[in-house]
Amino acid sequence: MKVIITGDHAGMTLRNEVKSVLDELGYEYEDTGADCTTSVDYPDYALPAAKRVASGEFDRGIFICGTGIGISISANKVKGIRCALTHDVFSAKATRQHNDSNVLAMGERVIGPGLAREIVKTWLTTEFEGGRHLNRIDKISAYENE
Ligand SMILES: O=C(CO)[C@H](O)[C@H](O)COP(=O)(O)O
Repeated sequence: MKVIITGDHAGMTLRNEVKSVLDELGYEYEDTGADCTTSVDYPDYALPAAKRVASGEFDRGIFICGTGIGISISANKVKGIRCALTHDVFSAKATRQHNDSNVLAMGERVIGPGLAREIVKTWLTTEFEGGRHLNRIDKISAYENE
């Protein structure tokens, strides 16, 4: 599985934590996020990275800003992206099982590194359940294609 990681200045420290989880688990990844604490604009990072997930170049994305909100709003503007803003392990599991989310968003100013690590591990290793959930995703896709 190939993962693209991105984020703004407010997510840089948590992004480094996520990269260490991916290293431990042996995932291939690319980090396109801001590599400094100078203020930048999260759509400039979220939109190109989301397009690379939607195109199939990457299987999943993990996007981080201060709250996770701006970066998730931006990612969800891209057709084919199901970005889940997630700050607990239950939701990380549920959004894979029910929503087949292909991007995980988190906020560095919201959660600590320990919880973020558990969320990332759970989200990356939980499978989509299909069935009734697929019908619902198909309705979202149909709307995107109208
Ligand atoms: O969380 C965010 C968007 O939802 C941004 O990371 C946050 O707004 C950046 O704030 P600042 O420019 O004050 O560092």
